[in-house]
Amino acid sequence: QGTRVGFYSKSCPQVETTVRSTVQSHFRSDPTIAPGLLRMHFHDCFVQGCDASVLIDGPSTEKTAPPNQLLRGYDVIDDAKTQLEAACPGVVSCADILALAARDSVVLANGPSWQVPTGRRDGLVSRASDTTTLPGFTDSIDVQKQKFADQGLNTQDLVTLVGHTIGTTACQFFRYRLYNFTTTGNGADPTIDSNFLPQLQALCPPNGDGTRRIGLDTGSSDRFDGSFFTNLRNGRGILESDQKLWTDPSTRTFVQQFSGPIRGLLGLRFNIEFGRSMVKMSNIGVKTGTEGEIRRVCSAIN
Ligand code: HEM
Ligand SMILES: [Ca+2]
Ligand SMILES: [Ca+2]
Repeated sequence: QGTRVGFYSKSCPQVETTVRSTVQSHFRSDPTIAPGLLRMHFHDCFVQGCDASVLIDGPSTEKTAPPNQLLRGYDVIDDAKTQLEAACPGVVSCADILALAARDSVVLANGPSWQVPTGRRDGLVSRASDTTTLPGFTDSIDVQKQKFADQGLNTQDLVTLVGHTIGTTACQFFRYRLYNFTTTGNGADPTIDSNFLPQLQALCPPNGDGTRRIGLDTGSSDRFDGSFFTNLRNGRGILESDQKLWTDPSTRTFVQQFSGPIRGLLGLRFNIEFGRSMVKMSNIGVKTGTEGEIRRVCSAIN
């Protein structure tokens, strides 16, 4: 029962190097696949466990649900799977490829590395209606904490994982904070730093393109570091759900610890905690042994 580091050491020893080199080569032509793959792994794990259910094609599968519509990196997983099927047919699960690819993505963005236990099997169900377990960007801290607790993750895991510090968001997910958040004053969310607000308004004009993308970690969205927490302290969170991590006392203590004055020391701690929380997340609801299957193609149940 459970996953373990080196699950494929006899049955497919090249699995980690194959996944790593595949992620690397895609990253060289498009660095945005790093945040893409990290987010995809999170969206997989929170729905039916880490079982590659998010990869299934079809009319009302998870990937068709609104929270999953902007996911990217499917081609990277398919590419790695094709190579692994040639080398070790029927052995490596798509769920494990995704978990390894998420780790390799963080490393490519200058983040920490950690050992990924493997041995997940691929799930047999993928329903759009199951994606309600995913947190939403307007969720209160209580709801965010509850959705993480439902997956066995605590408040520290929440703050640590949301602090992933890489990637971008489309204007459509936060523009309402800039113009019509409150009915009084200038209509903007009062938790946004007043010097920052005009910059955001310039990037996302009221009737501009809602698909335009801006960094979630202002000034450092392509680099894994602790700057997201400093941004939150300064009222520079982009998503409403992110900024609330600073507003709410129960999550603020963790933000404070990760952005404290002893930079080097606490930076190191964030890197370690991030790997720990990722391993916890990667083990949510895993299917092992004879459960599920090893898919032949990651986008379809056998
Ligand atoms: C309360 C919890 C969370 C909420 C509400 C949330 C919401 C969002 C939203 C709305 C976006 C923008 C999507 C887009 O425009 O394409 C986003 C991006 C992202 N999220 Fe989350 N997220 C949460 C937690 C997490 C966690 C735990 C992880 C992984 C550890 C994660 C990883 C990412 C990444 C890497 C991106 C950037 C994607 C890209 O650049 O393509 N998120 N998130
Ligand atoms: Ca899943
Ligand atoms: Ca960053």
